[in-house]
Amino acid sequence: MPVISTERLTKRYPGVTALESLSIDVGDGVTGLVGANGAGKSTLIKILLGLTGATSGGARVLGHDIDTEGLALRSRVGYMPEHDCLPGDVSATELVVHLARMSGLPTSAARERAADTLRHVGLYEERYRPIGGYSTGMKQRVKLAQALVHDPDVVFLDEPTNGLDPAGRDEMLALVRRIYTDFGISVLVTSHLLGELERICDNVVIIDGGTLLRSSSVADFTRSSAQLALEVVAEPATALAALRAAGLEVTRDGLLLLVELAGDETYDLVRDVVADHGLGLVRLEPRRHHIAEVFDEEATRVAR
Ligand SMILES: Nc1ncnc2c1ncn2[C@@H]1O[C@H](COP(=O)(O)OP(=O)(O)OP(=O)(O)O)[C@@H](O)[C@H]1O
Repeated sequence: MPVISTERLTKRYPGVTALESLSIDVGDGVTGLVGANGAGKSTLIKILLGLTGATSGGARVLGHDIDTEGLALRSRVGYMPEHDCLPGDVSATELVVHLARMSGLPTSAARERAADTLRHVGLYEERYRPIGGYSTGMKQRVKLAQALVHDPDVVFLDEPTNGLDPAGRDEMLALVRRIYTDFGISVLVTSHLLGELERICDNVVIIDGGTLLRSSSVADFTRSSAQLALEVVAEPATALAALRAAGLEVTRDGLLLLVELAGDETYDLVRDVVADHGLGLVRLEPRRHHIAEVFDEEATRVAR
């Protein structure tokens, strides 16, 4: 059973279509929901949580219908909102214990779970300080802790790396990955930065202007766009011409020549061209596209 499935989900605000007939299936693991600002990521999460209704279409989360089983669904889901929404005058412990109790945990279990979760997100030492004095990174961790405290089956994390410096981003991304690897909790995580999701996700769903551009595993995404990176001693322009004359599809990226990989025979053809023209092989290796490049190409194609 998919963790999330949507069926022709559409959401219109006055003058804006935030989602347009979006049909996706999201399985176990860490799934990245990627799109530029305004692509519809937050809207999708809010609809899945029942915080706002869809204009048409439907969706299920963990098999629960969003229209008729909202309570059951929300009891199994954790949510980390995008914007700063934390009270400044209470400590992380007070807030997370409170939210754990709101989720139905008895007081002692709520305290225990809150302490465990705050330790897990790296906030154990500072847990009794008022949140108002926390850095952005610490506040993001509080938001993450409250999403996890009731031991959900899936969490929706809306831009968890927002506002963080590069080191903070890396730490947050590692934490997000561990939610699944350590606890088996599936994750739907949004970002407009494709490169960072590529590092931690099993699957990616890419939306643009509320429509689905692509949904696939990260491995499939990058495999399907494999190229060979070639570096030679000769002038790249000379090598480019020779490779193209041999019928290969080649582009240039600085000193590198990127040859579209049609199959194993591409290796042989490149080797022969390099040898026949005395180009002097420096290196020849498979190069994987980053998702961002594929996304850019697909977005350009859609825009045309
Ligand atoms: N309550 C609302 N009323 C009117 N328009 C809205 C509302 N919420 C979102 N929108 C519009 O719907 C579109 C999608 O917004 P959404 O917040 O879902 O995008 P997003 O991908 O999460 O982007 P961001 O990362 O900037 O939040 C945008 O054009 C936005 O302006």
